[in-house]
Amino acid sequence: MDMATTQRNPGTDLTPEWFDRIAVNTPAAERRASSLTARRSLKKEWQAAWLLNAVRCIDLTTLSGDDTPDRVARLCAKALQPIAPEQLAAMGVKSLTTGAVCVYPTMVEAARRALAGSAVPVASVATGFPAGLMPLDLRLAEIRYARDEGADEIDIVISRALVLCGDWSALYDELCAMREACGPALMKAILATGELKTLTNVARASHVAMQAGADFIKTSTGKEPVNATLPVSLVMLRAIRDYHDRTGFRVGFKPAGGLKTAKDALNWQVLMAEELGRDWLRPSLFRIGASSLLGDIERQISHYVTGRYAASSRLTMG
Ligand SMILES: O=C[C@H](O)COP(=O)(O)O
Repeated sequence: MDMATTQRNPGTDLTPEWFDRIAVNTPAAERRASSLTARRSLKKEWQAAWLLNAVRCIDLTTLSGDDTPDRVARLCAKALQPIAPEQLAAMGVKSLTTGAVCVYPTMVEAARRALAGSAVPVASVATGFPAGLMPLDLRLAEIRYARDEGADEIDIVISRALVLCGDWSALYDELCAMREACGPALMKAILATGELKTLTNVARASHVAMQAGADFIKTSTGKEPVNATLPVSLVMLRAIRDYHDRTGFRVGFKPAGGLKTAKDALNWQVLMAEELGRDWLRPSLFRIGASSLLGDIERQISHYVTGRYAASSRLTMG
């Protein structure tokens, strides 16, 4: 399996004057994002392979107030076998799991038990998810709790207020403290982009999160009124590219929230491939956070297996 990043993002010093020069041209970003539709870029016979790749990059998620250990155990069973074995066999694929499961901190232990013996990581949200409106010491304590329960990855939420007030130094300091609290666990920084008002804020928050050592930047909690969108994702991917150019370090990207269809899974992968290259399309650098995406992908895969493309084509991403 392509394991989660083993080398953690070391981060860099905060360079506030540099932020003042970051400015996103919103209409241009929107135009570019809308021109990248999967319909234009992906041939029908390649789509099954792209969908299987999406499955291996899913952070299969349950983040509901009525979660129970039993529900989490069922989610984990699905993570271990997201596509029926006979369908995988028909496509010549031996085994497939999702990228991770993502749960609340009190459900980490149940997930750990259900995934024991597998390589599927457990991701836990923390820091007062989804709003993050708790004192910093409590947010850090929640990260440590999730780690002690056995989380391999921690999805933290940033303080939107610090972005909206332009207090980048305070945001950087908080995120550095969170990075430290994560210890060896992967840190994914949720920007909650639907609450950041402008794409320029999204770009700046992306840079601060990466400079503070985030291993992934993630769009949304799934609880904001506006969650992952293609223009926001484009801006975050370009920030990731800039960070890579400046530091040589590859930060991962996790679109999350409201992604429900196979078409979404294709569109976001096309965007990734166009902006960062296909090499980024693997679980150590790309995750899709989703609670209800898998069902539609399963349906499309089953059409593929029983349809004309499976008989006529080798499974390939083109
Ligand atoms: O991080 C994952 C998101 O919370 C999932 O959002 P969703 O339930 O809209 O798929």
